[in-house]
Amino acid sequence: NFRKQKRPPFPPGPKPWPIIGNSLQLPLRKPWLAFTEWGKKYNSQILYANALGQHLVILTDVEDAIELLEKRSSNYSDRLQSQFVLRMGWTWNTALLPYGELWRQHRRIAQEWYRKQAVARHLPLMDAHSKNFLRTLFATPDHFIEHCEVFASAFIMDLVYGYKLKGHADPIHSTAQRAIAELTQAMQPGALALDTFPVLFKILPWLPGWNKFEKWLAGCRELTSRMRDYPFALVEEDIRQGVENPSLVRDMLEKFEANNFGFEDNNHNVLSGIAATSFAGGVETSSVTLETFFLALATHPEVQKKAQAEILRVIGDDRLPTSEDRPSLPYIDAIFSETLRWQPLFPGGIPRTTVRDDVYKGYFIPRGAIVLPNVWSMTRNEAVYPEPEVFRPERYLTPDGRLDDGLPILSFGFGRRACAGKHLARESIWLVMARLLATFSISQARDAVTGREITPETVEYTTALAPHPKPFKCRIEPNGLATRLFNDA
Ligand code: HEM
Repeated sequence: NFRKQKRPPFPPGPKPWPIIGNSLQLPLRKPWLAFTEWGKKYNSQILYANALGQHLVILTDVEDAIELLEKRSSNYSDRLQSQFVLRMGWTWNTALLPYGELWRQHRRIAQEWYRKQAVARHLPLMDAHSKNFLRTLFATPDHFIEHCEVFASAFIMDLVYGYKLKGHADPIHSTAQRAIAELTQAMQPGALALDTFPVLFKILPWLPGWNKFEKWLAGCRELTSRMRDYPFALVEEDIRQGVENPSLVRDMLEKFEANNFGFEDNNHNVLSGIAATSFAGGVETSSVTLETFFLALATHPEVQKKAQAEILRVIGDDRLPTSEDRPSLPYIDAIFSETLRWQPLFPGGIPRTTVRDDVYKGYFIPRGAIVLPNVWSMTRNEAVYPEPEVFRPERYLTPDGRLDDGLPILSFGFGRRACAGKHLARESIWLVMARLLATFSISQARDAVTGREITPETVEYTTALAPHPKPFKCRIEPNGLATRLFNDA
């Protein structure tokens, strides 16, 4: 027990103030940028800060993230239980559950649905939804951001619940979008300050304005429970009515019926939880990846040309690429990886907490510490990714043009709690990317306000946990194949 002996030092970091520690030095906006600077300033890959007694350990190098979050994952797979987020109703989100039996039950279903071998079963739906995406893009190219959102949402809703989304205004889509927007706001460091002082939840109710806050929390709870329960109830209703409508939830309900799956009376909660987490975790992530892809294509014509030449060489110009073509189109896979590196989805990582005290590289990492894999610094490591701000898919190819599987996709996280949907995400987004490249050409447009051409520097990303690009324009022109396929649609 390190606490009883003289313990090793904490990792380097800014000098703490008495009592408040580093609270005032912790960056509130885009903390991943400041932590990257701290790494240089304190000349250390592992950093430490303390906010009113809450230990914070920041990992800026991929080797340390793999060593701790993967190899020592029994100690580094827990999540902070934020009172604030729980009071918003997010009690069922797989990604936020404590590391324990309930999480294991969720993960077991996720594995059954989304492990690599299972994803092949979902190819027909990917095929249909990616074609729908192209069709809507052909009809209204200026609304490409909305089409990315609707594609991601419609595909997952169909797969998980057999629900046919009715466009952007569909209440299921908008309810979920609102619930998720509130969550990503709430997971900002400033808002989480409430968790640093749990006592505030006892004091604040005495203050004016608290009622308003309580009302807002109740509204969030209403949104999150509607998001989880409404589509689930539709599946149950279909089964009752004898309506044939295949989906992952229905499939699992039938399995429960046949052999109770070992979760006893908890079955339904686990199932509705992982089903709604698929939506909460899969929609915004997939659509933001596609939006960034549009930005990358519009501002890197040489990448687009090379990708289109690959498609032309391998499959010609008279049909759409399919998932079977994926092994012969490695450059498109490299574009997928580079998109997630260039603008990582969770640049500051999703915080973990430790279960026990640990010592690593001579530093003390206490029990209950928040551990942040600072993906931004890892993707900016010039030794691995020279000129890291440049969008260059070739980083992910071997010199003879094959996909280099030695480079991990850091945006999916690490170890046992890494993204459970990563194979599904990769396969479905790859298909949209390949098909978009086969049917449209994307180029720079002028900003409506400034009149200047859009560049990566002028498109700002929001500061949320999962930043997304602020609306931008690009020129989207169909080619002959798109016109043949969609002209009469
Ligand atoms: C580009 C798309 C996606 C990205 C970048 C992404 C990223 C992430 C990250 C960073 C985590 C936390 C990992 C960690 O703590 O180490 C996570 C967790 C998770 N993701 Fe994804 N995700 C994506 C798409 C999806 C999709 C499509 C699904 C399901 C349909 C999904 C389901 C989940 C689930 C269930 C978890 C919780 C895992 C757990 O706590 O055990 N994700 N994702």
